[in-house]
Amino acid sequence: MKATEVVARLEQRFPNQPEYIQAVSQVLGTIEEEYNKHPEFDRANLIERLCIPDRIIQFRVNWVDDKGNVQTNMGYRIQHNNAIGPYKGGLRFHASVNVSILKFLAFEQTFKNSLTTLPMGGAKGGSDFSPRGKSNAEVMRFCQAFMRELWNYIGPDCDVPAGDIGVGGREVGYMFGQYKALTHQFVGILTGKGQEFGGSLIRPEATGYGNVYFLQDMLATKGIDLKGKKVLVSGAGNVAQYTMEKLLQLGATPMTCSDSDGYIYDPDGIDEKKLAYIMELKNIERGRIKEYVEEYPTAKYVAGAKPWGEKADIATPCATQNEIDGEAAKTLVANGVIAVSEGANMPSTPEAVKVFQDSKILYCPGKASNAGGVAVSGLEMTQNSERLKWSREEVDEKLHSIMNSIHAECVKYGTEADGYVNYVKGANVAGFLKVAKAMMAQGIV
Ligand SMILES: NC(=O)C1=CN([C@@H]2O[C@H](COP(=O)(O)OP(=O)(O)OC[C@H]3O[C@@H](n4cnc5c(N)ncnc54)[C@H](O)[C@@H]3O)[C@@H](O)[C@H]2O)C=CC1
Ligand SMILES: O=C(O)CCC(=O)C(=O)O
Repeated sequence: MKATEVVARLEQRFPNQPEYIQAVSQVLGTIEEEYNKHPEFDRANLIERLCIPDRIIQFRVNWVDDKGNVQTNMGYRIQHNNAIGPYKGGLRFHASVNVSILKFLAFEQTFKNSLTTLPMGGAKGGSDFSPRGKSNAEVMRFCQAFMRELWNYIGPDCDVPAGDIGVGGREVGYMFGQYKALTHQFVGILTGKGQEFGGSLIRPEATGYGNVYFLQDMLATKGIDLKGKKVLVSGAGNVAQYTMEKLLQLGATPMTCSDSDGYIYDPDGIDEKKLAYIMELKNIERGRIKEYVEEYPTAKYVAGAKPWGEKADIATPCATQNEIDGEAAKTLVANGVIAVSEGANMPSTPEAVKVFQDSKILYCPGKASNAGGVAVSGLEMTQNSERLKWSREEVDEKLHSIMNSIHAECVKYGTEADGYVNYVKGANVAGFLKVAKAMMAQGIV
């Protein structure tokens, strides 16, 4: 297998899907050597079967807004690969959603889920509907309409969606309610559910907490303590909030956070009280991050920019894909950043990744460092099947141990001759091998 040739063929078959091609070429470039040690993989054309999703479900969603107008949006579910378990992955509701973005996310999810050690295949879905600026009643009607189209393609042993950008506990609740109304079944068809109806403790916190556990493990390879470090965080949603919470618990200081309009920098650091304000602002009032500086005037708000030019020790992008480009990466390195841990999916462009790796700083791709969210989703599925609920401590301990094991796999497969850990290669090879072996064992299906 020659990675560049496979990517060129995919680009020709699937034109105008830049995010999908970006994700595939990043993975293939790093697994090529391992893949070619197994001639049986090539005989089974494993690479194309791994890169092209099993199926794409696409539908129109009709819903009625508060003014009585009928609105239409597009809905999708990409079932990428179920070699090691039922399809699993989030739903994204955002105006930018398209097939390319969901294909990249579903592809990445397959490797991520493999890394978690749990039996979950990869999927992703969503809609170009954006909850921002919509009333609760509109969000409910949209979620119900979305589930009316999706319900027949999912199930607890078939495909279990969850949240992602624009889909949190509120949206999951409305979709769960509609599934139940349509099927008369109370089953674990979604994760990230409310605590009262089958949700796992720690699922809301899991992606952010896992991101920081992974960061701690990376720093430990260099004997560095997280305590006392200043951290640039982007995003102000689920992943950013709980990344900040865990950073604070472990003695580090978040200095920034952002939304799609701009970022805030707080020279005194974002402490627990300020984080509680951000959570209230974003989760309850659904306001904009610029309001932070009205409450805390010593902070500054920078409109239309990202926080990567500010000085700190560590950066953790927790908003969206391609939010750190090559220039921003150079600035981070020049400013002395020692580690970058990705809370978001593919937030660094290929140029940025090269800058991080060439300067030999600690850098980990999201499929490893943000795997804690889907890992606890897997634990939620287990609890639903057992009809049990585990304690906070039990779930957190399992999450921590899964993140440790993902880190160990990255070190095992990613350590280079000079001792530098290439976490991109480590995560891709470890994730790939398990899926590949399962696909080989199951024949050409
Ligand atoms: N929620 C989860 O459990 C997981 C989420 N992720 C990834 O983490 C990232 C954030 O997701 P969540 O926190 O769940 O979503 P969210 O909807 O709770 O928050 C997203 C945040 O990113 C900001 N954002 C969105 N689009 C942006 C853009 N184009 N430019 C700048 N900022 C933008 C939003 O303003 C918001 O602050 C995404 O890349 C997602 O795929 C990864 C693993 C699990
Ligand atoms: O919890 C899940 O099933 C999915 C989380 C997710 O969307 C992700 O890991 O990117």
